[in-house]
Amino acid sequence: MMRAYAVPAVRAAEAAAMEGLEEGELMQRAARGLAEVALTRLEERGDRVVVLAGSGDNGGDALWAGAHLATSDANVVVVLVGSREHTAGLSAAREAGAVVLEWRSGSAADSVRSALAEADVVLDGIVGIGGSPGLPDHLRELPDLIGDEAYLIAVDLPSGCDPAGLVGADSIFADETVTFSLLKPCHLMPATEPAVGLLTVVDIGVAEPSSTPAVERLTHDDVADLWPVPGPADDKYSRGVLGSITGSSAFTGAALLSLTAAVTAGAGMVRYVGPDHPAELLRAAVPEAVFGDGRCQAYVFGSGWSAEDADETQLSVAREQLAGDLPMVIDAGGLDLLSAPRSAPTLLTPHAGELKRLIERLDLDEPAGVAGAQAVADHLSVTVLLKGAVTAVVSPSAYGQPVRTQADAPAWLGTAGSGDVLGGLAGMLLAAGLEPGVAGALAALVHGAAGRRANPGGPVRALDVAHALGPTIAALLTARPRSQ
Ligand SMILES: NC(=O)C1=CN([C@@H]2O[C@H](COP(=O)(O)OP(=O)(O)OC[C@H]3O[C@@H](n4cnc5c(N)ncnc54)[C@H](OP(=O)(O)O)[C@@H]3O)[C@@H](O)[C@H]2O)[C@@H](O)CC1
Ligand SMILES: Nc1ncnc2c1ncn2[C@@H]1O[C@H](COP(=O)(O)OP(=O)(O)O)[C@@H](O)[C@H]1O
Repeated sequence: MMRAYAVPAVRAAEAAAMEGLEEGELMQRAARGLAEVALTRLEERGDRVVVLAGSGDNGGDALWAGAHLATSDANVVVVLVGSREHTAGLSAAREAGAVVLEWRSGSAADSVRSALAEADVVLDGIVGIGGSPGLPDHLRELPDLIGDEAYLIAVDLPSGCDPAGLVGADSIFADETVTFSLLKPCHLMPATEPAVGLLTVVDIGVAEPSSTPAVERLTHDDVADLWPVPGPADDKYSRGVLGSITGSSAFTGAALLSLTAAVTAGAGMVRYVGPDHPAELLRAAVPEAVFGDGRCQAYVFGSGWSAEDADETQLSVAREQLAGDLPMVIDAGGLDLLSAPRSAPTLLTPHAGELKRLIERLDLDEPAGVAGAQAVADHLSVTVLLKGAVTAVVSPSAYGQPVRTQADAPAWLGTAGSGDVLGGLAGMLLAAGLEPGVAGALAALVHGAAGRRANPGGPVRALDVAHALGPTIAALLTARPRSQ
């Protein structure tokens, strides 16, 4: 499990760690760890380092690391970009032989340009967790001056990223981010994670807070502990029956993908509710399915379905179940039917466009992203799984749960029908009794892993992803057995 903590919790944990240490010791540890990483990256690249140093302690980390690198014979140029500088760090860098230039005055602009164009490694110490989102006007040009060959290491976080990870803004895009002991939300959130690159954690002795993290991410090692593995006393009913109200005459395949995913992922049983056309196809392609409504433990509703040309039976079963108390995954067209809070466990699975439509229809204030998903979650008392390269699962604030994010999928998974597979998979997990937050995160992880397994390194079709679920789950369960 990866956990990221909000800035106030990080600062409190750092303050606690500092008690009993000499002043500046944490920064020294951070700078030494950072310099070690930079030295390793320099090995294959050269010896020219540019340190971009801002006003705060993030600049201090970078300056002290620059001093270590200069002592280790790297050719270090420090570029001061803030309104002030970390005095001790700057003196150390100077004494170690670094050349110091100032960007803020503009007088050394040409020297800065050539240093950045020729750099082998650049340390981005402009701003860290003390920053507001975006780069100020006078620094916007800097990222473009960095040569294509340079390896860009962000100190703690890429400058300009919203530390909370909620706002996407102009920022440095790093090849690698070196952070210290604790992850911050921006490392794991959809709006900011793309700027982070490879994430390296240097332990500087700050203990993990006991408070709830802001963001959590499941890793492959977590699957065995969470997956509903049947025991000897289980049967198809106790394992969970999923009702699928998906597909339509126009979108026949959605039903096939949803049911195939649920069956392949290990549903005890699947019932299909829908018109003849998908049903005929399903009788041949998913012989395990049972047709017509009946007793279920959960429903998946809406993939490949639209309210405009709805099948009457689907519509009435969906309405009845929406008003009922069984867990539900609500996907795609099904989202149009939900206007009031549900008290039963509910997982909505919109992509960004569907979320936008939902927010507009519900007349909520937040425009989009995780904040938008949170507004919907709070308004409807549901969990929202917002699909994307980084998928976020957001539960109502009252639950006090962290945002869960997963980034397991190759971009090849952005293919038609892939979301229908995810819906069937998540529905199967709800039918097995998992709560929506865990079910959503686990489904996103397994869906992404199956996307890789279906055709490693290349394109995938959604049906192959659905077929890959079984072997993917087996591999995850046997890679690390359940902990006692
Ligand atoms: N505490 C500890 O124990 C440890 C802390 N550590 C390190 O300290 C870092 C936090 O340091 P911090 O608190 O000094 O804040 P930090 O991010 O350096 O700068 C804030 C200043 O930047 C400016 N600024 C603001 N927004 C900006 C923007 N968008 N773009 C550009 N500039 C912007 C603004 O200054 P201004 O320009 O207004 O003068 C503001 O005052 C943390 O990330 C980690 O690296 C490690 O050493 C481990 C131990
Ligand atoms: N760039 C990407 N990288 C990784 N996964 C992606 C990317 N784009 C989309 N996906 C995933 O692909 C799936 C697409 O779902 P969706 O848009 O609902 O497709 P459909 O409606 O055609 O089934 C989601 O699980 C999403 O997270």
